[in-house]
Amino acid sequence: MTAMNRFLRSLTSLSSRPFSSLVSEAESRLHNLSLSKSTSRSSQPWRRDPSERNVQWVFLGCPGVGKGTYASRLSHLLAVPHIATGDLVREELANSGPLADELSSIVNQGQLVSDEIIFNLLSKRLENGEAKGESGFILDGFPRTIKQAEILEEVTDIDLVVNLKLRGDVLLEKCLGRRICSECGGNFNVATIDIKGENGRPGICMAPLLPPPHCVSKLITRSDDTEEVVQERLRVYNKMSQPVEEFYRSRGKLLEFDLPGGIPESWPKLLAALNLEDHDHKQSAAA
Ligand SMILES: Nc1ncnc2c1ncn2[C@@H]1O[C@H](COP(=O)(O)OP(=O)(O)O)[C@@H](O)[C@H]1O
Repeated sequence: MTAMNRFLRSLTSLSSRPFSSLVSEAESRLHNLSLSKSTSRSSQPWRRDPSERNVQWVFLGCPGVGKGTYASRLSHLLAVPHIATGDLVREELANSGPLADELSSIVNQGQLVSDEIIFNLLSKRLENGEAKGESGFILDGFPRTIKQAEILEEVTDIDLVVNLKLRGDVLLEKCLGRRICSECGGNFNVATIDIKGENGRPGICMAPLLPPPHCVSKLITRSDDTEEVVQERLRVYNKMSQPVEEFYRSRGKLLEFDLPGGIPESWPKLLAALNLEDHDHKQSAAA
């Protein structure tokens, strides 16, 4: 078990104590860790040199910006798992039971799930991945609070944080246009964005990402993608998650990327910003 997972696991398996006490446990551990100055690399032998391991990246960005789409493409390119905490929450929602009921009411009000539940889900996901030999990751939707970011910083080295940005009026439309195939799980978007430039502000065009014919009759919409809930998620993002951008900016890890348009326009530019154009060419040549 990696040190990162060991730490997350230990936060979530402390006997049968209630969830609320686990947060204070995490906080006091963080406090002790910083007091004991155990954050230096020499006292943390598990922190491997980035050149000897797979990438450990984080994707940040408002709901609807396309984090999942770009994180998933990059994870294929770099052969590391794409771990989206929103997907972990939705998998849990698909089960029945008290946890699913609790999650459903939080998610459908556009609020954040508690840090403890998220650590628990993430820790299980990392453990399963490790058993399959996974290493490295692209995290999407985590960390979303300063506390989550602090804990992540304590347990592992994040090499890079990509902050995807898109103008606010487009975000809402992109969320409302999202569709998922209930059979294959594919993600699509039926929104057509065509905003003309005005008063010196550039316009933006984004073609819809339409499903193949065999998925059309199976499309569903996420229950939290209604206008009211999306507006609340955007508000919660600005309040709780925007400070996470500053957390990484101040550590010199944040790469800001303004999406210029849809995937055909944005993908090559994102690869260029990440110095990965060669990687993409090599993979296309090998395909
Ligand atoms: N790191 C996290 N911390 C707390 N809640 C989370 C986290 N990740 C996901 N969630 C919950 O799952 C929901 C869906 O997440 P996600 O698919 O990432 O949505 P979004 O489109 O808002 O980025 C969030 O609104 C939130 O309730």
